[in-house]
Amino acid sequence: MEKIISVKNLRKTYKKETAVENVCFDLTPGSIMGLLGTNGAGKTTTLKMITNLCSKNNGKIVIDNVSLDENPELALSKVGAALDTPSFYQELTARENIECFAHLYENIPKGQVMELLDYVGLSSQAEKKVKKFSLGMKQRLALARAMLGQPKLIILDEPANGLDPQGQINLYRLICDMAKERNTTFIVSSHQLHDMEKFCTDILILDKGKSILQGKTEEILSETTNIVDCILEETKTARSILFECQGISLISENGNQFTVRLENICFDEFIKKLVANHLHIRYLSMRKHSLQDLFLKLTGGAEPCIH
Ligand SMILES: Nc1ncnc2c1ncn2[C@@H]1O[C@H](COP(=O)(O)OP(=O)(O)OP(=O)(O)O)[C@@H](O)[C@H]1O
Repeated sequence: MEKIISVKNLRKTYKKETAVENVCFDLTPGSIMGLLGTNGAGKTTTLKMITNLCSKNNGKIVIDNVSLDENPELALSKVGAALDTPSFYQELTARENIECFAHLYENIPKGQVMELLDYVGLSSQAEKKVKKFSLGMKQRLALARAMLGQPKLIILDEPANGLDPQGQINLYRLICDMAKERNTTFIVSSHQLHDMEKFCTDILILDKGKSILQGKTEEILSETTNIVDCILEETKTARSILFECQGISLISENGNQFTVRLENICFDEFIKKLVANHLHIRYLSMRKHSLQDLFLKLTGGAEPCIH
């Protein structure tokens, strides 16, 4: 199958600290990979190595069949990126900004700048100075800039940072549309697990520089593990029963709200156990595990999880 990017055994060390170790992944055209991990997990360092903004100590990166080591110019001509907080010439308009960057490329057709602004929903703001733009508008403009030259791979480091919930959804919808309509491949780092679960075709979770989970989102989430969200009275008793019961593992708790994973018992048996222990059930709901449940389990975090 055609690969847009192939990464093998990527490693980066800063003096004594290993920031990224043995990271490997392949992506096919039109896929969107969510790069996840706690603060300091190695996401930005990975993205910087792929865009040649930082050197690597080991590993191989091939972009659209071109080795980044052997022909960096050609390999990077296939990549668009927005890695930092978007920065633009404040006194220039959105159109002028994108035109400036377009000069860095060969053969950008004249109409492409307006077409890109239109695509990211900024055509009506094209003649507005960037200093008057909101953060959400700048994020969209950064996406338009990353799309210049129609790259096959676009890399975005926390693109939804600072956006309101509606702005975040709109941005991710735009990325999904682009992946579907233009077959563009994306690598997007983020802490927004609910959004990543909805929009990404692939997931890679890093922890202390190492990959701890990766694969197709659908496959990762289709495991049959059953998660139960419940609100129980008699919090102390409930807690000790949930802790002690075989086949049940407590994922998170917040007062009398608990989220548990049923390992070896079915839902009916779980309810029977609660009733047999005279626990008063105020709320009970079973679901498959979410990306957030998995993330917290794998990275050792804990957070209230009642939905
Ligand atoms: N220039 C640098 N010099 C030394 N150490 C660095 C440098 N850049 C990153 N690191 C270290 O490498 C590790 C990975 O950092 P990185 O920025 O890649 O993490 P991240 O997953 O992007 O984190 P965040 O979610 O906070 O953005 C961290 O321990 C960080 O302190």
